[in-house]
Amino acid sequence: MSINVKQLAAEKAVEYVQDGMKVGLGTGSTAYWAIRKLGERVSEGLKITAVATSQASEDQARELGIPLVAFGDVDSLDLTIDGADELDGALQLIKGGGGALLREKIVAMGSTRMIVVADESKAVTTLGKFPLPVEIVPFAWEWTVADLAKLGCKPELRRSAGELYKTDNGNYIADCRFEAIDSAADLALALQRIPGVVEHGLFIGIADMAVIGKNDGTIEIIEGESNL
Ligand SMILES: O=C[C@H](O)[C@H](O)[C@H](O)COP(=O)(O)O
Repeated sequence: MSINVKQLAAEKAVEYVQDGMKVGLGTGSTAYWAIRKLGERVSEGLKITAVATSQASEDQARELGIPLVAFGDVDSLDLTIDGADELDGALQLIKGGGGALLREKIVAMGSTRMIVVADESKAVTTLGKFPLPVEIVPFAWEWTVADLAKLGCKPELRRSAGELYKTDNGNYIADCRFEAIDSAADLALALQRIPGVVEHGLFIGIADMAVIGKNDGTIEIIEGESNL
């Protein structure tokens, strides 16, 4: 039987959740396992409250009986556990493969700590093989896509079942193929200067720790400077 490395990483990360914490729930097939494990711990008596980064994660949490709170009722979170599409050794991430990057960034930045959960295929030395998801407003999207192309990528509007994909916030996603991103920080600044860009999937200086599940059944933990 093959090991589920996503589950392995996600369940390890859930060990960092303690009684009384306010927790951010990530999105995607790895975060799914973390939410599932949290639900199990809640049913065994763990006392937490949570906010979710997508409708799908909110629905999953509700089904598992994880107490959800409105954003207006909490001013910050203790810990967010979320997946990534790519991560490097400096804990820089590409996120948004599932389209949830805006909500994920709001939640992660409102958390004291963020733990990234991933299988080893997501760990890279240079970010960029995975097309960078950029959330853009539908208004004048053609101009925004042209501005993105000027940054040296091949942007492609995401589609789902033939239709233009819309995020939970009603925006489009442009998947930007860079192949290699030399400076994630410079690129993030350039993206922020494009008016039609709502948010981009580069998470820099946000994650505090990565828990990476490996195919041999072991777990690698990368800690950021703030945790050393
Ligand atoms: O928008 C989606 C998120 O950023 C996900 O956390 C990311 O795409 C990783 O998803 P998965 O764990 O399914 O590979």
